[in-house]
Amino acid sequence: MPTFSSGFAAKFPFALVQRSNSFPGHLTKFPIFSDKKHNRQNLTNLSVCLLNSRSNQNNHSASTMEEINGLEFDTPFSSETKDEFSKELEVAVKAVHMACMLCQRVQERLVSETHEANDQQVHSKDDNSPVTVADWSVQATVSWVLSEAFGSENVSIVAEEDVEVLSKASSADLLKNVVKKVNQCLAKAPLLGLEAPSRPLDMREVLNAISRCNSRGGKSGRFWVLDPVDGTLGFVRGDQYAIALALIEDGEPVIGVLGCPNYPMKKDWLSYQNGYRRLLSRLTSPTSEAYAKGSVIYARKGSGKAWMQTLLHGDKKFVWPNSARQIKVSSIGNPAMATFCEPVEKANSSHSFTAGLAHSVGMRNQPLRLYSMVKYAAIARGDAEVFMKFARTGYKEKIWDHAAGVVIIEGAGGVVTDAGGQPLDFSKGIYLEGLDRGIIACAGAGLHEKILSAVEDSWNSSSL
Ligand SMILES: Nc1ncnc2c1ncn2[C@@H]1O[C@H](COP(=O)(O)O)[C@@H](OP(=O)(O)O)[C@H]1O
Ligand SMILES: [Mg+2]
Repeated sequence: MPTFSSGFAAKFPFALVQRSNSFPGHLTKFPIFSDKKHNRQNLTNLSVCLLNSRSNQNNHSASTMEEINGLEFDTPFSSETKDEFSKELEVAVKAVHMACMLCQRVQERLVSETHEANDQQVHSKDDNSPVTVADWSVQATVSWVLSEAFGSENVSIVAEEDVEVLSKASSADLLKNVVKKVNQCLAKAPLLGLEAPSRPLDMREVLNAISRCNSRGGKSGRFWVLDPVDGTLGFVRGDQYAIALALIEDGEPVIGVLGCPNYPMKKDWLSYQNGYRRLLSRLTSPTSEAYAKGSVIYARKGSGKAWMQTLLHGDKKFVWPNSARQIKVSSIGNPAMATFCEPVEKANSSHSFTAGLAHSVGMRNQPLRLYSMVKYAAIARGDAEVFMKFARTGYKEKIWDHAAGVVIIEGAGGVVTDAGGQPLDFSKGIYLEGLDRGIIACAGAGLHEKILSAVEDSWNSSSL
């Protein structure tokens, strides 16, 4: 049986890069920027309090650490291996698992680096969002794994990153770093039951793997959708982020996999998210059980189920379907008991509009603000009941920011639509064309209807 050796815990050299000078990346050793522009209350701590106070209300998690460590959960697909997309799901989960481990190493180094060192490592894209070596490395790794498993001629991928910056002569060191990360990660493929490359990939092969992800999507055929590091801002701040991979067939997402390296199996463990986690990472080996954190969540359309499994650490084996447990959305339907989640950044979704909606339907709890598609995971796992995103007028949502999450929430029993009540349309290319105002995901139909009607009542008087 393949096992995880402590070799994987060997340090990945730190690897974030400067793409331009426009990103105001004053990274601290803590998740929230301390500069004026980013000064805010520590929302993650707020999230932790909320989660802790809710942990007895609706806890679908395993009750003890032993339960997690013993991995005595269901093996969800053992009787379903002949189902459609079973191989796709297996490969996708394994690829995301590898990507999570790659990202964890990069983030660990990032949060332990000095301000100055970090300033050199984070770059800004044209839209001012940050990018790191992890984005390209994950894209190359996932692209390579999918191509090996299904044949590159059969694999079409829509993904967030391209090779423009990496291909520049001035990016030679960056590219070297990406190649190194990719090879370190792929060398561990056998631990997941996948084949490693017969020799390390060279620069050209890594660039090819990244640039192969040039599909523009569309309404027919099959394509994968990858966000290599969703919530890059959360990632560089040492906070939540996700690796999101979905398979779309004829315009419909059929598989969704979310790697959430900082989203633990047990809600209570999230309290270790910030200070304790950093402390723990210095005091214990990353292979230690005490350090185990993070999860991979997945679903297959039509199965009516969604699953969550812990990220592998130490010598744990990954033998598909490994031990996963089924997750379900919250059963709370009373708005007074419900919690909504939304982006941390108010630039990405109007906090004032969602606060008004929440108030008008009778939701009284503080919002749970999380970076990335971890919000979809939070709904699917029952940590919150509602997710709302209302971007500024003119912003076009991209399919890779939602596809995996939709399959997972629906599998867990929830509902996801635009603010007009229509399903999200993944068949129109890289954008969610025709999206009506915003995105609303709910644990149950009752809450969903209430929020849709609150949007109707308040939209015209909003400034959106
Ligand atoms: N002005 C904007 N409005 C809405 N969403 C935006 C945005 N700018 C970026 N985003 C998207 O929001 C994602 C982060 O989600 P969240 O705000 O929920 O953490 C980003 O993903 P990336 O980090 O992968 O670029 C990006 O796609
Ligand atoms: Mg994204």
